[in-house]
Amino acid sequence: MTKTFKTLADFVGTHFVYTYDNGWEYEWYAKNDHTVDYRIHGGMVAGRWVKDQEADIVMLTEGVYKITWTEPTGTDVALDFMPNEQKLHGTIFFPKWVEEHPEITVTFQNEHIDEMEAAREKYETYPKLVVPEFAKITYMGDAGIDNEDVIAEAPYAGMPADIREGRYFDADYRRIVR
Ligand SMILES: C=Cc1ccc(O)cc1
Repeated sequence: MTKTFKTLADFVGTHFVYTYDNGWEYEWYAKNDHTVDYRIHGGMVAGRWVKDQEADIVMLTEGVYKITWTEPTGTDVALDFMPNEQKLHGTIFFPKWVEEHPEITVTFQNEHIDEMEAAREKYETYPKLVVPEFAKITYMGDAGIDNEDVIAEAPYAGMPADIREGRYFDADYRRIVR
């Protein structure tokens, strides 16, 4: 993708893959102006994937976007995208229980909301683990609004490479199912 991001509309509908400087690899989709989907390929909670997370999505200044949300796990997230510079800054605020039992969250969360809410009551919240990191964007795609094909299956080894190298989506941004 070679476009220059100027407006909020330029950003909404964009699909990203990026790697944080700590090595964690994430995939994230601005599904519409208040909803995000994502998949985690590397790091403390690799294997986790989420659809239809409500989020606040704003443009701070031309081409710079801030996204914030709080999850059923109690994890809070703030992302600042600078797509024209192929980078972002993300801060993840993990409750203590996610740091101690990350495996509970490594699933398709949408089918396990009750378990996330039960775990956040059962285990400790504090002290939180704060992870602030810059990331390099390794892929950007114009997926359009409300494209359910973008984040539609669990992550697998090699998926980010398949996406980057054009093997995962067809010309209409539909998933190529093998
Ligand atoms: C915890 C979710 C999450 C999603 C995307 C991202 O870049 C950081 C955290």
